Amino acid sequence: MAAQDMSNMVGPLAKERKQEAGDEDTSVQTLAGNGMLEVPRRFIRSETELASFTPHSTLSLEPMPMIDLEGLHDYRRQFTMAAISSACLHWGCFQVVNHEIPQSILDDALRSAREFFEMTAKEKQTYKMELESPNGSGYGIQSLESKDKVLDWGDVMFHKNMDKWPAKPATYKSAMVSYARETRKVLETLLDVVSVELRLMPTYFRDLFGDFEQSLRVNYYPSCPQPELVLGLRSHTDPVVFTALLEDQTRGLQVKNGEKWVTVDPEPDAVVIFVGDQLQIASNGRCKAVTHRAVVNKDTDRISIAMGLAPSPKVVVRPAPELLEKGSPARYEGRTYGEFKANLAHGVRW
Ligand SMILES: O=C(O)CCC(=O)C(=O)O
Ligand SMILES: [Fe+2]
Repeated sequence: MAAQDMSNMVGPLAKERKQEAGDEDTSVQTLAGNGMLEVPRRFIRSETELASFTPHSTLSLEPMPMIDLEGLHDYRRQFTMAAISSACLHWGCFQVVNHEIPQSILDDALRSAREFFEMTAKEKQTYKMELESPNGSGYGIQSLESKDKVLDWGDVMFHKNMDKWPAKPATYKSAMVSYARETRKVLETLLDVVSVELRLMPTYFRDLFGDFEQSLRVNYYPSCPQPELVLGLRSHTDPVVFTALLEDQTRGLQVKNGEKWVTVDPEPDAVVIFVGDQLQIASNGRCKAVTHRAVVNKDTDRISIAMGLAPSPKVVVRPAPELLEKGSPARYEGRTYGEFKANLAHGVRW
């Protein structure tokens, strides 16, 4: 499936979709809470997609790389740097542990997210997305703007540019801001590692992308009576440079490795890292933006929090000239991040 801009699920189409989804205040959480036995047709994926569903019992034998970042500070430095760059080149994703983010910050972010989604539907609707302003922050159904007209089985609280904070739960804003600050440090470190490993100046990518913008997507996937027919979040790549994803202990994230979908096993103290489209462009395709999706299950809900690190919208992102050679010409045109996002809204990625 073509890449979708996951931060752009609200807009003109959304109004129409929302009417189809039910009354004005519907969320998937509310729908799921009504105790239905069969999911409404508008959530059911196409035959082709259903065929690609991997039951959890047939996991790929090859797990996604797990990288111990403590290795950057001791005799394992070269090895750890090579492992990070190899994961970016071959998988486009990996998990990190010993990332120096205090466990309390991760726990607080997940707890605040859960407390937010546990509030009444009416309270949450106070923060609902403005359907008239595309790309807007706020609370809503994941996929109202989806072009294929199939809805995802999930709700989202989206903070574009770290804005639109709910007043309740009281801890929510400070927990999310701390999570975003800490994950940003990790992603900047990783970016410097990738620069060095590609034989660029150590701060090459950081300098290229300019003042980063951060966004936060707090995802909530209710349990589902027919998980084999729906997706919590459709298959996509993230449009940003890097994403840091924190998940609770419920399986649901799947990443594409070659032609195989691999289910990621959540680790209590790990953070998942995704290479996004901008790093793929700037590295001239050496780093791979990973295609990923979320599946849901019958018994438990699931929460994840994605922090996206993006270039500022006016920055032109193009393949690093140092990576171009006779045999490897530029594979992508230079575009501002703003233009990239605008194209993506029309289904054009490169
Ligand atoms: O919930 C997940 O596992 C994936 C979330 C994600 O891909 C996103 O928010 O962009
Ligand atoms: Fe994503």
